[in-house]
Amino acid sequence: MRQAHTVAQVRAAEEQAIAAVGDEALMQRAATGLAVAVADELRRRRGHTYGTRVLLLVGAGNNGGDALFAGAWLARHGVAVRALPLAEHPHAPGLAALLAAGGRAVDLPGAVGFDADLLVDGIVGIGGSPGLRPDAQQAVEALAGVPVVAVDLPSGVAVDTGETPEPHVQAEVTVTFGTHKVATLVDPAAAACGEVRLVDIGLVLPDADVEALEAADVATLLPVPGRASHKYTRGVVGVRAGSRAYPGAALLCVAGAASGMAGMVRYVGPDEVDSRVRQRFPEVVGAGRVQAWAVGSGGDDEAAAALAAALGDDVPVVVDADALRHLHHRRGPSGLVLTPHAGELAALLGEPRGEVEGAPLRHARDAARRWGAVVLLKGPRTLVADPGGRVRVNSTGTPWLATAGAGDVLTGLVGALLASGLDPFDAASVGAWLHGAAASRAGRGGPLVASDVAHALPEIVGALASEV
Ligand SMILES: NC(=O)C1=CN([C@@H]2O[C@H](COP(=O)(O)OP(=O)(O)OC[C@H]3O[C@@H](n4cnc5c(N)ncnc54)[C@H](OP(=O)(O)O)[C@@H]3O)[C@@H](O)[C@H]2O)[C@@H](O)CC1
Ligand SMILES: [K+]
Repeated sequence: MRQAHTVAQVRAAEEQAIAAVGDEALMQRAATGLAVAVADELRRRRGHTYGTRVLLLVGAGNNGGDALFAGAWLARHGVAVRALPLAEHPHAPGLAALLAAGGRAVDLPGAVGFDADLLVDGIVGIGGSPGLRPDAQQAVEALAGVPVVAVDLPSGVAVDTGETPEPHVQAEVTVTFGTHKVATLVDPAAAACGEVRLVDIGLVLPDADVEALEAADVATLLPVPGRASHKYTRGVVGVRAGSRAYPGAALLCVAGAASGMAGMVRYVGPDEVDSRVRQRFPEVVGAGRVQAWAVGSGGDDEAAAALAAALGDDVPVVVDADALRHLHHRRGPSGLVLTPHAGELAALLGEPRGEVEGAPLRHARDAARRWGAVVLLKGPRTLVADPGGRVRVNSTGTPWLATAGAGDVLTGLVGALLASGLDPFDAASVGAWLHGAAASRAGRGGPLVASDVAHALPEIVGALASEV
């Protein structure tokens, strides 16, 4: 599990670690990890490190200190290193180390004229407030186009929310220390990090509210049938999706539901859609008892009735698309999963779409609290929030997954996982993980359509199940 801690949690852990090993040792661990990552990036871009050129942007605090000590390490390994101080008193021991190793301080014209291969952003880290001060902003603009390795975080992002309300650095690589921060996992700040590398500096941390499942976590949560299982103990999922106008949504939602995670799939919908579903999926049966419902994908005007019928049964329900508009009342926190994209969540909350896209974590949590539901907010990094404030960020997927009908497959899959007995938070986050992984497998780096995702699901599940 990858966990993202808050600044307060990191500060508390830092105090403990400093009491044990001293602050110098801690900074040296961070700086050495940073230097190795910068050297890797130089090798990746230039094929070697010797004789390459690195420019450090150095702010007032320890983030600048990390950059300076890493610069000293690089200078000792044959890299030409210059530092552009953006504060009156940059970290004194770090600056002394850089100068002793052969690095030099420069002003902005000197920095631009240095023609660096890489910038190291040591302007601010977890001590920073969002935005860049004018001199930092001016430097970042003057050096635009030079690839950036960010120290701990890209400077200027909001660390604990992942929001980017002000100008900030855009990095190719972010080397973060001790643990992930919310900003390294959650968009839009995560998109400013580029590739994130975590350097272990020996912090002991509590459980975090924001986390990301990894393959091993998903394998552990996966509902795998035992020798005594039969179709009813594995769970029956009901699908009330699609409509006369959108019959394809029924097929895709059923394809997600029939990916093998539940023991049986029932479909309930308009006759002509029902016959198409049965033709395509002979294993699907009609109305009857279910352990979970998947409702709303392509539901059109029929979504309100489908939702009311599903909510009438005392089982968990995953609510998508057209059905979201008809959610008028709260249900208990245990039974409901909502799967909006940013536009649908904006409509639900009565806010502009841009607000949701700029602060997805806050809005997903707000909606989860308001509806007493698990909210799966679809996006480049899908978020799953529960009413208590816990959040899982999805790490799988491909930009090609932004394709018509992909959400319908996800709704069916989450329904099947609910029916199999996973709680709503696990069902939604495991569903999002499997869906993204299946899309990557199906597309193999290229385009895909929604039904490809459904077809790839059993292969992904099989690979995970054989690992446990
Ligand atoms: N925690 C750990 O375990 C470890 C932490 N380590 C490292 O320490 C970093 C935290 O260091 P930190 O506390 O010194 O704060 P930091 O981020 O350097 O910046 C604060 C200074 O920046 C300024 N400033 C504020 N906002 C600004 C803005 N928008 N734009 C420009 N400037 C701004 C503000 O200055 P002032 O207001 O005083 O002028 C303030 O003094 C952490 O991210 C990691 O890299 C590792 O070495 C070892 C283990
Ligand atoms: K930084």
